[in-house]
Amino acid sequence: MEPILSARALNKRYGRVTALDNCDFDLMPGEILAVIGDNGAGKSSLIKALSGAIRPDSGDIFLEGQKIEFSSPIDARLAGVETVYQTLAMSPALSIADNMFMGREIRKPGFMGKVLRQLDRPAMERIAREKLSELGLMTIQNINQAVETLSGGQRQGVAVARAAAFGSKVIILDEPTAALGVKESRRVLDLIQDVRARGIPIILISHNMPHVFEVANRIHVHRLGRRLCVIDPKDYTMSDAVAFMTGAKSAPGAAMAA
Ligand SMILES: Nc1ncnc2c1ncn2[C@@H]1O[C@H](COP(=O)(O)OP(=O)(O)OP(=O)(O)O)[C@@H](O)[C@H]1O
Repeated sequence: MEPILSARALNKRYGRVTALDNCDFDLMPGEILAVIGDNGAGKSSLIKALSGAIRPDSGDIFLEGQKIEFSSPIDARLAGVETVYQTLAMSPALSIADNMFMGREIRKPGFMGKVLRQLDRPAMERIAREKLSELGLMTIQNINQAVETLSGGQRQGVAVARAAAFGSKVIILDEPTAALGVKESRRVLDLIQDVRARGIPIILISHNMPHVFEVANRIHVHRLGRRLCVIDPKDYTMSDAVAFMTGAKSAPGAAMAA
């Protein structure tokens, strides 16, 4: 099986800091791949490079086997790589429907839409409602509710639904449960599994080992700017993973990084 998204020998430096050091990456079709690593290991830099938010100094990225160079996150999004950041790119004062369609608004047909640029609100609301129901998120009563009035879990839900709704090939979730309570985390983890079940592979960056071990099919362990190893959570314990990540234990099949 070919990876759906992969990277070879990515390098990224910030002055004297090496954020990515010959980093490789592979996401396989239909999997949840967790990316774990200590603070400052370079996880965000990797995700930013894969999602068009930064340009690596060197190295190659491939989507479905084709070499790609994203010049912006919008570019990546158009190609089917959706990223839901820790700090959600949502407009709190806008409604759920407006947020779901941000940057992809549906215009009214004909003159009203094409020339006067009027939005087709009923269509956007109908589609937003459908997408949220499909993902079991319709505990949200009112699609016109402002996002700022939603709970943290519901906001994550809307962001994931937005990503899942637009034919994404890959969804990247950066610490989706970091700010959430137990119940809300549960819903988001269920949602992640639902999205995977629909065939969309997910990259999950998380410091939460129980969450990682619960949902991930494979775990990419990142250390000192590169992929140290990839492990199957069925074969290792959480303490093994943390030991690999911090360098306390040498990684399977890899020389221990200095
Ligand atoms: N814009 C920047 N300017 C300068 N240094 C940066 C910048 N972005 C990242 N770095 C540095 O690059 C290294 C990798 O950072 P990165 O944010 O990718 O790590 P991380 O694994 O995501 O960390 P965390 O888990 O703490 O979010 C760090 O040493 C960081 O200080």
